[in-house]
Amino acid sequence: MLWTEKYSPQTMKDVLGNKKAIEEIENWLENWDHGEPQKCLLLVGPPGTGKTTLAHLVAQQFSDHIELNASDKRSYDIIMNTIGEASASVSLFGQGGLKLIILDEVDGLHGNEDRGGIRAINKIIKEGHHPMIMMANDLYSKRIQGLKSKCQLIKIRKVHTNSIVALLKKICVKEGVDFEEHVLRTLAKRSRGDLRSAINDLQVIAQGKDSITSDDLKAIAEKDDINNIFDSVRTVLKSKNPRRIKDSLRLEADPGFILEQITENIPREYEKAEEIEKAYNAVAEADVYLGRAFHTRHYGYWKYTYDLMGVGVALAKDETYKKFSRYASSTFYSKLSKNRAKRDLRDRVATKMGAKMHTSRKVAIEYFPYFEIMFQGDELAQDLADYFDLEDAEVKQFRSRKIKKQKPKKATKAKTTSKTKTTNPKTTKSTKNPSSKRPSETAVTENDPVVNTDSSFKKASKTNDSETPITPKDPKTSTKTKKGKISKSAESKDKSDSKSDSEKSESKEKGKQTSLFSFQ
Ligand SMILES: Nc1ncnc2c1ncn2[C@@H]1O[C@H](COP(=O)(O)OP(=O)(O)OP(=O)(O)O)[C@@H](O)[C@H]1O
Repeated sequence: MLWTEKYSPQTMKDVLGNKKAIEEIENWLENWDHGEPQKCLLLVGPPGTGKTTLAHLVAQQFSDHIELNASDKRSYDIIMNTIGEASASVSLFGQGGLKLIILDEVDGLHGNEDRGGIRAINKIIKEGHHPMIMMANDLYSKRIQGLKSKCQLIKIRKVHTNSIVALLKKICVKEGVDFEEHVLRTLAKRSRGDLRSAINDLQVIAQGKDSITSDDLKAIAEKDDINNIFDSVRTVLKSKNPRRIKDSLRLEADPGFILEQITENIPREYEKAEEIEKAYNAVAEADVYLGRAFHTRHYGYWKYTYDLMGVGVALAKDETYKKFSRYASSTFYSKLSKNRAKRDLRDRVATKMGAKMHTSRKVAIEYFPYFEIMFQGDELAQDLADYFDLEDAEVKQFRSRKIKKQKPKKATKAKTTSKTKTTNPKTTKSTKNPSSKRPSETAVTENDPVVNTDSSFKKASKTNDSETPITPKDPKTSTKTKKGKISKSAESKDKSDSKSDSEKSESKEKGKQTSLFSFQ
């Protein structure tokens, strides 16, 4: 149950603040009681200050009452019927049988929407035969300017922080919740005179707990910049007053973020499937305009976004729900931050692979599903990881299991490194780890995962191996690569490799490219 209802004042004396206003209302009631028809009461004040509460307390003094919302079109039919009914049945409205009409949110009234309804209200106001209380938030709203002169205007003011703290204390004691006074004071101050908001906040942090501390406040404080958003979301989902909803959506926050918060909380508030469907349709349309604004940079489209996600969602419900709903922050954003690590890994891996494959990161990502399959076998996975220079953590992009360490391949080593091992350790190294060079520069081995291992390729790989050492005959190359120093081992290797040179030229003659990655 909502604590605002559970702890709602039971008598006029329980109502906090606004003593003068309460006195005026009591006089009005007394006059009706004495059979003197009174002007319609118009209670105007900020949200959560007790207007509806006062109207309900007044209603207890009448034999019956009906409560309607001015922004609800059906309300006017009901008023018309009630008045018609009243003229037919005097007993309902006769002395001792007065039926009070409570009309909420009259600043949300639409002049042209239902002329019959407006006529009915005017009739009640003019004749003054029927007790009626109207409520509005905005004293300066154009919509109530005409009503102000015809009604008895009563201003309801914000409730003082001390009074709010006192009420919060009382609630904590009744709920058996231990509290630190400053926590309640902070809640009261945050509410800015809105008792409903203060009680709701207390319920959020205290319900089901033995005590509340500053830590609980921290949770609220952390959300401070989105607190206003939650208030707005609450207004959208709880109210049907277009003007109030539009006002509440005047926020600093990004409209996309507000839309996410509203979307997340629709099913937490609305209960009927049709209402949820209608609300999501409004959200979908709002999203279309959001996208349009983004793509065209014509931010005028935002006004449609705001109207659809605000008024559109609000009017999707048949009636407002009088229940406590615990709203939550959109999971979209928390998921987004949770996935950040995943996205970073994906991008890192794609960058490395793209560089090797001479593709953009985006294209590399498109190949990921194929690599996922290729990474299943340990041997190929190891080769791919070496080739693309992927660390263990990066291999996780493609497989959850670690790659089992491979036993060194004796046969391959014998074939490819026996000659070079003693003469040029650099070449040997590059044979073991091809990933340290671009495919064109690398001594390709049978282990190279991307290269097919047909016999022509094996030949090419041998040729490549022997060609890696720098020949002294080519001073340009040797100077460039070895910075002027040609090592003894390189020299001896060069001699022994004079045979390789002839093999190389032979290979060149045979064909320019012997496999996918063996460029000459
Ligand atoms: N002056 C008050 N004294 C005690 N409790 C109050 C007072 N004002 C508000 N409350 C608490 O807040 C709840 C909501 O108040 P209420 O609906 O009367 O506000 P309101 O002014 O009609 O707001 P709105 O303009 O948004 O309709 C009440 O049920 C009650 O628990």
